[in-house]
Amino acid sequence: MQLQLGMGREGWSDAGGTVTVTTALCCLAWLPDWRDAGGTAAVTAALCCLAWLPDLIRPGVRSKGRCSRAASLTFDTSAGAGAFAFGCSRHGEARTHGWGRHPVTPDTRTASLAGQQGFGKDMAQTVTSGTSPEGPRPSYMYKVVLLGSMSVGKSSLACRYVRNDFRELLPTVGCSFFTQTLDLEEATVKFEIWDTAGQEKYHSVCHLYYRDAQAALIVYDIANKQTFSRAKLWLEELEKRFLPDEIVIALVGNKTDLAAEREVTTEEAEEFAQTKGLLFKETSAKSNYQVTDVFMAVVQELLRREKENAPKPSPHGRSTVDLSGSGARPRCCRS
Ligand SMILES: Nc1nc2c(ncn2[C@@H]2O[C@H](COP(=O)(O)OP(=O)(O)OP(=O)(O)O)[C@@H](O)[C@H]2O)c(=O)[nH]1
Repeated sequence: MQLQLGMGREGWSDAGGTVTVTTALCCLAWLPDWRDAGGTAAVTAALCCLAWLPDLIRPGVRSKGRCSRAASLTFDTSAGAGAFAFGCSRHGEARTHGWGRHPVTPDTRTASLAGQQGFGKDMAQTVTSGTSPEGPRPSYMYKVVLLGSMSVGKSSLACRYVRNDFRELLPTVGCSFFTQTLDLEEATVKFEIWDTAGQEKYHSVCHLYYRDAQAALIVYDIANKQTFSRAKLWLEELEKRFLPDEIVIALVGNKTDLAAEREVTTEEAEEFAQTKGLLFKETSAKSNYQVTDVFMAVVQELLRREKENAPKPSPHGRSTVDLSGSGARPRCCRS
């Protein structure tokens, strides 16, 4: 028996911070499913409940911005294990409060309950690849979301990138959350990686996870043509939700180690990526092929855009401020 609970919540706070109205979406799902948990088949019964809750929050919030939060909890009674994930993004800052996915073992329950207090600390890792002799470097934080069909290897890519690990994982429930800090020559970059669930039943809540993202990896399985078609649909969805150039998108063909079963050629995927202006890489989370390269390509593109959008110093040595507002890039607020 597996109990699944997912919750997403979002809202707007006003500039003064005196009145904040939040709408909340609660989704309780106890979904029918067959699952092999720890070697024994488990039946999952299901109940789905959706409710919008009006909510007034913290008068102390004093900046203008959008809040969004998402949590998911799963407990597998047959395996005596559970997992807890909580992602919080406020005023553009996402924080780790939990970790949403563990192999189903008797130890998992302890790990996921402990995670409610101290999670995130062990997930954050720092990669040092150089220092700048010119003093402090700028720091950037980017939200990166992983999208794609179920079982294409999204979580495996995140796990390989953040922990350099590859192991059998349970299907993601709602969303998992990783962080990775890159200490680069030109900047310090913190990635907040939101790994979404690929199962169709979670599609309707996916926008809660990818909103306000600065980058997206759309992942497909090179040995499964259907997942490539689904990747194209993901792109269409992002194109509807984000303004052009608002988000860096990479198309990622995973499982290159399954070359003998390949159904999507490199050429057709590359051509598609080119016509759509996407970054493109083929990877294998299993054999650790080009996984870091994907994230590096994304960060390089983000930093390139950062430079491009930086205010230019005037010829008289003073920086200019665009008061017309034409330079401002409106944030997308379609939901
Ligand atoms: N051969 C091979 N298998 C992989 C690779 N990456 C992931 N897998 C396997 O593919 C299956 C699904 O991997 P996940 O990482 O859970 O896929 P996901 O896209 O996160 O799946 P959902 O959570 O359902 O959305 C697992 O059995 C993985 O071991 C890879 O590069 N090569």
